Amino acid sequence: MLSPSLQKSRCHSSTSNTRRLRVLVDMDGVLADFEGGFLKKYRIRYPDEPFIGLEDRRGFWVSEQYGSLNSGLCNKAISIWESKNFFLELDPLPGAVEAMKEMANLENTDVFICTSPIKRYHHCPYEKYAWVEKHLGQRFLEQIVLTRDKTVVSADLLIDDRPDIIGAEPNPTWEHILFTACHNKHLKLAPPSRRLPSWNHDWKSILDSKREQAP
Ligand SMILES: Cc1cn([C@H]2C[C@H](OP(=O)(O)O)[C@@H](CO)O2)c(=O)[nH]c1=O
Ligand SMILES: [Mg+2]
Ligand SMILES: [Mg+2]
Repeated sequence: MLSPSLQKSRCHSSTSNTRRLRVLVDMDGVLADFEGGFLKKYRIRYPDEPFIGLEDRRGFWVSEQYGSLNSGLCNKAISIWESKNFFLELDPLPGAVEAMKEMANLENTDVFICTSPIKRYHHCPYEKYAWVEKHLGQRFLEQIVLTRDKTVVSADLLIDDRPDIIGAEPNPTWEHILFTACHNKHLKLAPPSRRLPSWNHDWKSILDSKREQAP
């Protein structure tokens, strides 16, 4: 016979280890290579203009850094991701497709792709759906959340490359895990903020540690 206190701790640990987890995974900069795709198409379209190598990228907004080189480059940068097929033709980031399939197959784990469309909507929303179908399969179309405000979506974790995620909800339910990208790798995070450096790092231990926390 277990003492009541042991029974209690056993019971507690088994429920906390199997706690259902909802994970939001961002798309651009986490699953799809926005920065690499941008630079490739920008250099083809504007071969005589200056460009910023990925190692020199700073700040989340590509157009802001290009605009700081010379003001005409802001609109030239924007013209790239507003073009047809920009979002559809982005390459998956290394390990992203495998990690998503594996995460979705974990027990007690619900995975959603949480992504913001650009406001010029002519191509982007359609192409994001088409990208997911192409790389992750039709079943993943059920898991897409398109929103310009991720703070109103409830989950345990949000894996996202944007450092500042704000919106209408001042206290989002999720913990933001900063996914490392060329534009954010130099930022020092204030504890207890956490990073996922790439999909080849141990993303499962982040899920496990969250599952062990009280909801
Ligand atoms: C303009 C711009 C958009 N994006 C991405 C972020 C959003 O996608 P996501 O939420 O999937 O990361 C989308 C619309 O802003 O394009 C960048 O990553 N960098 C940029 O400079
Ligand atoms: Mg992103
Ligand atoms: Mg599952």
